[in-house]
Amino acid sequence: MWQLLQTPCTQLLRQRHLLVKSNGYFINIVKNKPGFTTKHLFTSAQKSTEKANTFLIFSPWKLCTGISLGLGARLLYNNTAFCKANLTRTIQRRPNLHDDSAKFDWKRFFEYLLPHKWLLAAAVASALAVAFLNVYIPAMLGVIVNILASMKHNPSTDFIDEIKMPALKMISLYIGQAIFTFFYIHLLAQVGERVAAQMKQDLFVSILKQDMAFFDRERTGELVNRITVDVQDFKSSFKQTISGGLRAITQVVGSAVSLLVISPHLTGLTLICIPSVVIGGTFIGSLLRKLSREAQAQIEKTTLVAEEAISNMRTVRAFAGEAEEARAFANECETAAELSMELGLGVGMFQAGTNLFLNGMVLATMFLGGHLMSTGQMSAGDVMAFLVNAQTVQRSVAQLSLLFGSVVKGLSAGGRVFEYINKEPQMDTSGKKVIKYHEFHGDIEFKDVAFAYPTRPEAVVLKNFNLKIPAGKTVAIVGTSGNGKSTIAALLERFYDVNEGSVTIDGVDVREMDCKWLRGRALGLISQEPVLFATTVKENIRYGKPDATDDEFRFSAIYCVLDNLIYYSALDSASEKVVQSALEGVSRGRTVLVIAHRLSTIMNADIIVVLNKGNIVEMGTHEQLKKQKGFYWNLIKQQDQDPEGTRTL
Ligand SMILES: Nc1ncnc2c1ncn2[C@@H]1O[C@H](COP(=O)(O)OP(=O)(O)OP(=O)(O)O)[C@@H](O)[C@H]1O
Repeated sequence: MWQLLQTPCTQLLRQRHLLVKSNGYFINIVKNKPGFTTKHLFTSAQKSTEKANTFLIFSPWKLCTGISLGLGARLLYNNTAFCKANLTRTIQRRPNLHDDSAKFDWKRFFEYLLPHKWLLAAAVASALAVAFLNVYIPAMLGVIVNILASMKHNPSTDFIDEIKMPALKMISLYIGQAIFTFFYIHLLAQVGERVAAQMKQDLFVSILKQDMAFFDRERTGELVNRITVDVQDFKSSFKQTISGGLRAITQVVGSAVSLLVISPHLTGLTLICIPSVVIGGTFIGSLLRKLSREAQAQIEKTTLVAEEAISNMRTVRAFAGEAEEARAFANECETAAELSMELGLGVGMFQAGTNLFLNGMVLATMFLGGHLMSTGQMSAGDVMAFLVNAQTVQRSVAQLSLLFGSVVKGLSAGGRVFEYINKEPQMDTSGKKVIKYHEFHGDIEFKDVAFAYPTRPEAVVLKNFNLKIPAGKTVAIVGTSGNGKSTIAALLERFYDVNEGSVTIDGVDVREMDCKWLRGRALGLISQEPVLFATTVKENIRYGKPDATDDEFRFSAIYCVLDNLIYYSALDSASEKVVQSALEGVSRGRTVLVIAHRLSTIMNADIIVVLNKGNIVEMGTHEQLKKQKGFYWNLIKQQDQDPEGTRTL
């Protein structure tokens, strides 16, 4: 049997010396040489622990800094015992992160819109009004140009009299356009922001209620991206579709009618050109959108690398991995920059080509319009109105083709957001049982439990596991790393459901209990690595009981959340004092389950349970187990060699 439990293989290969634990008791040093693979290391380790059939390899820093459970769970999962040396970190992403397979939930979307229907209706009406005005303004401009042109031929007519009415109309059209523009942008921003804020909140609540297995599978960075980037993309696309889309369609239809009325001949010319613009634009636009998606995905990848390095800073520092992380980040950054530059090049060429084409159209229209004027078929005002209308059509069509990409992006971003908003946790949390305070004793029983983590169903952690923790007693579970101590606590907290058997408190299966009561009131958890939220110390201490009185708060600051009836602790120096206090009397009358890394803290426990590979191998008091001279005895011997107690198990 081989076990490599503490460190991912590739990281082991970077250490000069490795500490080897055989059956949890002896520590030897193996020298790492250039060119060694993990197989070489294992052979050396086996030679140095002749009789052992199980051993653990630690990188030396581990023994100094303690054990990082999070690191183990995440990285060990991706590294098998005999992986080859490979120092380049590849960023693994969920395969469906950027596929657009997540279905857009229209029903849910309309439910979000419903509370804002009047605001939305007003925004849509304003956008349409702007579009109508945009179609009407060129006609009015034509009238004014005609009056100006007529001045040359009839200088005797009163200019002010002639121009007054059209000018006033024109001014009111411009003012109307400005007012409606203000309204639709303002109202749409209100609807968009409110919908987005609600979606964000619902998404966050839905993520919070997911099973622990979900968090084992998903990466924090990707979840954060859904809450931030995807909601943002969806909101932008929604606003763009309503404002740009509606306006563009109305303008195309309205302006096309105006064009036909002004001059069917000139409209014919425009109609010949527009399809080529649309087809060319759509083709190039789709290429650019693809490039844009790739660039966006690459930027997210860059964020993931940074996020992982920063959140695992201790590991990075302990392995002197700063340079490698910087290199990995630089690689991703450079790829992102290259893609973005390519995109910039494409957009630049597209824009330049479009401008050239549109200006060519203006010249052609003026040329043909001039010809029609010379034959008396058109006036100068008509040519002017035609030009402005034609430009409105071209701009609107270009906007529609861009909008198409934005709609696709918005739908897929929205689909991903709705996928998680609608996601229901697998674990059945409908249990409502609560044990009344005066009936609560704290008898815990694990009965015939079998369990494997949902992300690693093939690796069975506990099998036929039976353990009784009597009420009011302190039970300490000891064992080397990876033997299932934390798993026992996780099952008691019902972070996961057992595959077989049951976990009961006072005879009630934890699956039937009200989860909020079980975790919030019945069980107290002091975790291996204390976590602080970005708030005051007081708020952090209050986290376990927000309604704690000031007296309780002061007391809790020393003894942790007093109201809870069962303590669990995976010990490190921060929580050691708390558990010592618990053992010395604060816990009197309460059941205490101690998951121990340091023997000094649990010697006074009523029952000590020694765990090996998920099985109970010894059980009894400190004195009894010492006499047996078995596993526990060896642990003590090991500790004797380490009087300062810095060594973890
Ligand atoms: N979230 C997880 N997903 C998959 N496997 C896990 C997870 N957490 C732990 N494991 C695996 O389950 C086994 C038991 O781990 P567990 O954390 O219970 O051991 P432990 O005795 O508490 O170790 P430590 O003292 O290091 O905390 C190990 O093989 C570990 O790799």
